Amino acid sequence: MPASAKADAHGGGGEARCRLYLITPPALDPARFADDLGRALDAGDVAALQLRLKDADDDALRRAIDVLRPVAQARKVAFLLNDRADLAVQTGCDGAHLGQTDGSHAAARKLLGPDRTLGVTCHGSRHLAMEAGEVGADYVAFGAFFPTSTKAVEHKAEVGLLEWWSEMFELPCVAIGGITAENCAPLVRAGADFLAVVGAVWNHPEGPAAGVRAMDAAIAEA
Ligand SMILES: Cc1ncc(COP(=O)(O)OP(=O)(O)O)c(N)n1
Ligand SMILES: Cc1nc(C(=O)O)sc1CCOP(=O)(O)O
Ligand SMILES: [Mg+2]
Repeated sequence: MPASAKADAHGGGGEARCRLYLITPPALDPARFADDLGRALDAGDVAALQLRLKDADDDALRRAIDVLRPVAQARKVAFLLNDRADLAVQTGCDGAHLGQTDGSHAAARKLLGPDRTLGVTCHGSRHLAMEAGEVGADYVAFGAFFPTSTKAVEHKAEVGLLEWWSEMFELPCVAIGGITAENCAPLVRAGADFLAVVGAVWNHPEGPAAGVRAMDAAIAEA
């Protein structure tokens, strides 16, 4: 998350305010998706958008970034790229999200420099999260909190991890995995700075804009 989003997450120094972190659907046609994305981002407060296209080659990723990055950045939504710090730098993304098998986090930190965001998947592990903090990650991501049909997950995370992390560390934490407007309240109350979602927005029965509104309302009411 860029510094502005991180500051916003903490209300500029007061009570922490959890925010929505949107991840793209697993496959998309950039030109068609751009309109849906714009409408979703205009529907409420979204701190960040992660482009996550696991099956796309570099050319397809570059095309998607060229089309979608301006849609997010024009709305002051941080545009993060999944898995690829190198491509994030080359294409003007605001940062990258790396997992535990996506290369060296320290090398990515160096490549991204101080101004771009580095996010790191830490599953349900205190140890991985502290390691990520030590190499200079801007946020740690814990999950999966709930069953998800978006991805086959091997790791689970418990709500208590969010409580422990947010009591011990200033570094923002993201919660991910099967999160919906209906089940997110305990995560918000436990101290998650961001809730990362795919299905809750893109598969919402009334459309993505309604999905963003529902998530924002649930976060506010938690
Ligand atoms: C915010 C956020 N948290 C976790 C992940 C998962 O990353 P990773 O473990 O590398 O798995 P893939 O997304 O690459 O399948 C994420 N993307 N975003
Ligand atoms: C990309 C991803 N990573 C996860 C993890 O646990 O690390 S869960 C997940 C999928 C999130 O999609 P949805 O909001 O539809 O469950
Ligand atoms: Mg990854």
